[in-house]
Amino acid sequence: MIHTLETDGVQLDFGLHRVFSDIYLKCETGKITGLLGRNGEGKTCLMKIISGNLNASSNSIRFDGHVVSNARSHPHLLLYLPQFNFIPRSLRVKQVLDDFGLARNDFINWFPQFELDLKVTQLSGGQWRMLEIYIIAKTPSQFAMLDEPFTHLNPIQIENIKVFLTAQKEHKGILITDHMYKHLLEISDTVYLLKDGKTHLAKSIDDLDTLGYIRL
Ligand SMILES: Nc1ncnc2c1ncn2[C@@H]1O[C@H](COP(=O)(O)OP(=O)(O)OP(=O)(O)O)[C@@H](O)[C@H]1O
Repeated sequence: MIHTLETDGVQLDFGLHRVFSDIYLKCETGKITGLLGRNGEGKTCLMKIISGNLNASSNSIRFDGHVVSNARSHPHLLLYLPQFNFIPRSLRVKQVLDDFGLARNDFINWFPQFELDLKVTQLSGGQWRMLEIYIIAKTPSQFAMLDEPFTHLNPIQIENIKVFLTAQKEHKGILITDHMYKHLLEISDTVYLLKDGKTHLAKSIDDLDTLGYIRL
């Protein structure tokens, strides 16, 4: 069965600044949905609204057609990788995996360079991020939302994460925002561009040029 996550009718204002006016976004299990936009267009705010971490004056977030306003209280529906690190630094990698009920050997199969006995505080910024991406993508939920997963990762690890995420979409729907648009385009089945408070479906790299996101 294919599950859907749909968002529309989102209105968000900070004082006189209207961030969103016309949003429509649909994610499906089995697919990666990319969300692009220039700095300040509202990618993080939209993810926070979908997860229930930010209140909008109006919005409709629907899972399989049912309105869910506080998805963060329903981890079986949605898990969210925020921009900031969320794993406690004092734990060892193996403890973190155990706490989330994830198999250590599967993690090592994907990322053999990790030492399970290291504490999170001993990881590099990129390794810390990879561990968090793994947790959010592997923990069972219908959807995973990733805010800038490629930040801090070197080119080879970005390629590894792309292969990893593409494999995980077999089990869930994934919504990703990142400024590395070429990587995002490569793995996304559908891409939306946020511009001037609206979402625009971008079907090709030419659309991103036409919409003024890139210059070809
Ligand atoms: N707490 C807040 N108070 C006032 N304005 C805010 C607040 N949070 C976000 N904004 C504004 O909302 C807009 C969208 O911010 P958001 O962080 O979602 O953008 P973004 O697209 O994720 O940007 P970036 O690509 O730089 O991370 C920006 O103009 C930002 O200044």
